[in-house]
Amino acid sequence: MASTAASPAFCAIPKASTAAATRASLNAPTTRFLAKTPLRGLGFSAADSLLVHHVATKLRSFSASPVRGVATMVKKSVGDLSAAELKGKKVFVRADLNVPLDDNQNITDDTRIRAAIPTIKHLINNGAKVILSSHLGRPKGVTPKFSLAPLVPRLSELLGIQVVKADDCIGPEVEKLVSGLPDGSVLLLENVRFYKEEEKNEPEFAKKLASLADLYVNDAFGTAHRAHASTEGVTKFLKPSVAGFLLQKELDYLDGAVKNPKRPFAAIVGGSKVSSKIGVIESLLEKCDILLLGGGMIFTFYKAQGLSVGSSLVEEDKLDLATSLLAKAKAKGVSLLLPTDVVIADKFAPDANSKIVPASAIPDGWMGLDIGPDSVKTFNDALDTTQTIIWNGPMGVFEFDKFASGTEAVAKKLAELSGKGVTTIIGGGDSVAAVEKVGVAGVMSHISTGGGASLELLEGKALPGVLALDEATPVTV
Ligand SMILES: Nc1ncnc2c1ncn2[C@@H]1O[C@H](COP(=O)(O)OP(=O)(O)O)[C@@H](O)[C@H]1O
Ligand SMILES: O=C(OP(=O)(O)O)[C@H](O)COP(=O)(O)O
Repeated sequence: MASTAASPAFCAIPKASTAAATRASLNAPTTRFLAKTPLRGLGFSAADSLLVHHVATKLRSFSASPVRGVATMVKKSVGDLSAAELKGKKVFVRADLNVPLDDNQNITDDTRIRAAIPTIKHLINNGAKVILSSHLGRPKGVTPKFSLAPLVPRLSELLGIQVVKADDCIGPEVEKLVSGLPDGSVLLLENVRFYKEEEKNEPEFAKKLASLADLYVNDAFGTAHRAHASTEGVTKFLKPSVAGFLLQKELDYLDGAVKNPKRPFAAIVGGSKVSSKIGVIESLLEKCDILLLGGGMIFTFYKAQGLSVGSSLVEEDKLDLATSLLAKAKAKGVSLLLPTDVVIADKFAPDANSKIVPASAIPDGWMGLDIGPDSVKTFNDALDTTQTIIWNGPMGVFEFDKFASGTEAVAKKLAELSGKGVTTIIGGGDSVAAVEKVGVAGVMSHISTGGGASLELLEGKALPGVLALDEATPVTV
């Protein structure tokens, strides 16, 4: 392998000192938090430093479980509703059942259906009548290939009851089906996007959806960044409006655990372009201790530092931005690591000729399509020091086997660390596909079901579908 001695002097990780500094910074807010905590009221002596340390450790270890009182977006959850509030009630559940279907209408990935099951099961087990709603695809008007009918068998199988399907999502036929629903049953409405009023968030349409039910549960995290009638408008006409278990879990990890991470906290950001990840990088720079960059975006950073990048993907209009992000990381004391070596190709194709070169030695006519083995080692060493990791975006063109090694190595490292108790969060999009390809999805702390929604949340944006929900009753820890 070529030496990386000539590689640019990217920010090195001060491993031991980072860990020590971040441990110190962890203790400070924890102590402040505990000082506000009514320990005495719980029968503890504030002077018992050992106990305080124990409680602090406990609190830290809970930072990725439901983070009431910690997360900023604390919304009322379906779990907060009593059995009496659910028994016999008609509950409008908005889920994101936007699953991929093949040409024969077979579901090719049922992740989103499985993710919606806990909330629906909880409701039917408590005797509620579930009116289940979702979109599928982006239909323009009624389009048979976007019908939710192919989902009925899988939903029924997973729930252990026969799900009834309506041919519409509003109107007299639907009302008739709703009025005949027994307690503990599920009626699946037809694709809400068959009405243009859904995406326009028209109040009259939202009102018609709301009129079907007594209360509203939003579990559609993947669509929470859309202010549509079934995700946002409907909450104006249905109270209570609460979060489902999936939405809650997504917020706990992508909002709560990211804002209050166990430290050291590393973010890995990849994908094709820096332009689509600016918001995420800037937001994560405020929170993380270590930032690892990979994917097509690194070449814009290389070029900004005066390196030759051959025919790699570069966004010429983002060179200044790349420079300012590097400066910002430095100013904030974040260890920003760019790959020191890359796998280059002579064309953008699965059968391209490839070789590994230092980042500073990409020849003309060649393009970087993956991070190299030295970079993987450096990234792994950095990740070994962490307690929380969030990953968004592949390290290379992982769709081509020849250029999948960097992405697969990151997926494997996160799986290994997850097994050692590190909180590992996969922030949606292609990183999820990569983790699934490697077969390690099951061991991660959290895999987001929303690509666009997770990106917006990580950028620090408020999601309209979440904002619209009722606030949780404040709890004092
Ligand atoms: N070096 C690279 N050159 C060109 N494309 C890349 C490179 N590295 C990764 N990509 C591409 O980036 C795409 C994913 O980018 P993006 O949509 O930003 O990520 P995500 O879906 O995880 O948010 C993948 O299709 C991958 O092939
Ligand atoms: O698949 C979805 O988003 P994602 O591809 O960003 O994960 C959601 O179902 C939202 O769909 P939309 O982007 O058509 O509103």
